Amino acid sequence: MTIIPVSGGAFAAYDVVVGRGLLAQAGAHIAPLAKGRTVIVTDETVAGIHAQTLTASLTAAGVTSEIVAVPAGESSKSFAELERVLDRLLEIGLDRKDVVIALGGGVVGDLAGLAAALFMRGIDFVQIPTTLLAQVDSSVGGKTAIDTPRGKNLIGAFHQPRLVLADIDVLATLPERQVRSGWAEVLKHGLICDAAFFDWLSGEGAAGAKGDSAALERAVIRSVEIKSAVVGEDEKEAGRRALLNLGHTFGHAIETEVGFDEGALAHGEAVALGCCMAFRYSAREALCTTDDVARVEAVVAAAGLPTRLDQAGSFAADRLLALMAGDKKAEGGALTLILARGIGQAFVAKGVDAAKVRAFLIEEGATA
Ligand SMILES: NC(=O)c1ccc[n+]([C@@H]2O[C@H](COP(=O)([O-])OP(=O)(O)OC[C@H]3O[C@@H](n4cnc5c(N)ncnc54)[C@H](O)[C@@H]3O)[C@@H](O)[C@H]2O)c1
Ligand SMILES: O=C(O)C(=O)C[C@@H](O)[C@H](O)[C@H](O)COP(=O)(O)O
Ligand SMILES: [Zn+2]
Repeated sequence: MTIIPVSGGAFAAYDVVVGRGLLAQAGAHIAPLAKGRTVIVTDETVAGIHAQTLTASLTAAGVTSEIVAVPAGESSKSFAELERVLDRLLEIGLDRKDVVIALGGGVVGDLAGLAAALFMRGIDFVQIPTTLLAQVDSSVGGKTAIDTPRGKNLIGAFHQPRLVLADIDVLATLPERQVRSGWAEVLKHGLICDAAFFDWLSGEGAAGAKGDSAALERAVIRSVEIKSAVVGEDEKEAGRRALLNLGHTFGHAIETEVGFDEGALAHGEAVALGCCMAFRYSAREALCTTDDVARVEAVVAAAGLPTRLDQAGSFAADRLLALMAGDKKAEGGALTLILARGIGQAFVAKGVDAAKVRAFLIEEGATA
């Protein structure tokens, strides 16, 4: 078992526990936090596979629980599902001493986290991430949100969990496509600030993208170390945290344009493509080399992830540009991109020229 603390001056410190068999021991970890009841927010798929292990473990530890399940998939990050979850919490009669447990992927974590942030102006919540993406990224750092047709995560709150339990064993039931999707955020962490980690991910560690459990565990631990250090320094993205958005300015625009239906572009797929685009844009601006770009594309493609815009669909440059201008990092309508001077050397670029980005999008295959 590895424990990675997440701490910063601005919020109560908490632990990310990474290990095996943790779901069956969750009750013992959660009991000290749960003075009253717990509500497990999950999705219908995860409920059928993993909820019973969790409820049995909570019961054994003397913690009562109820389950609220939402449909699986990105479309549950909506006002409608948020309202439904909050209404169920009210109906169950939760109070401020009670705890919400998010059992699932990033969709459940973002939705349940936002519900916990809003319920009676904020109650505690625990993250039990069951996808690779949620273990390496979304369960850590306190970003919670829903989507709207106008863009990803535009309605949300910063609300840190009290505890994160990342059980590597639950990844055994994850569909291969979802393993690959989570792998994109792992690659992103290497690309941002750890070239040695990226080297490992491109060699021995690449087995993780195919589900190798030992490689996955190492990838989860290193990713959480990287993310927790950034979040500890800059909880609310006043500066350095924006680096974690590498690939997301392009990626979120593409994801929104494709739509949030189950089976459409997965978040990690959009991020993988967005990282390749950010590196290509960086090379276009002579910030990094074309060798860097070729390496990033090769590693992303080897993981079975998209590298080119046409793999995600057909897009109009102006539509993507408008969505990018609505990104949360934009300032006064001016674009902010995360660019790179090389692998492991990402930086925040503010006031990026929209005309250049438009020309780049057309080069990438978007229509004028
Ligand atoms: N808050 C953050 O910091 C942050 C970071 C990254 C991504 N995100 C968000 O996370 C979301 C994507 O999360 P995701 O990729 O986990 O998708 P997801 O939550 O939709 O899960 C993917 C699919 O896997 C299924 N699943 C989950 N765990 C399973 C398991 N152990 N076995 C079998 N099936 C399982 C789910 O039912 C779902 O169908 C996006 O909305 C993205 O914006 C948030
Ligand atoms: O934690 C962060 O900060 C991130 O940017 C991590 C991203 O992988 C994640 O997708 C996040 O939800 C994006 O945040 P947003 O502020 O761009 O919506
Ligand atoms: Zn992401």
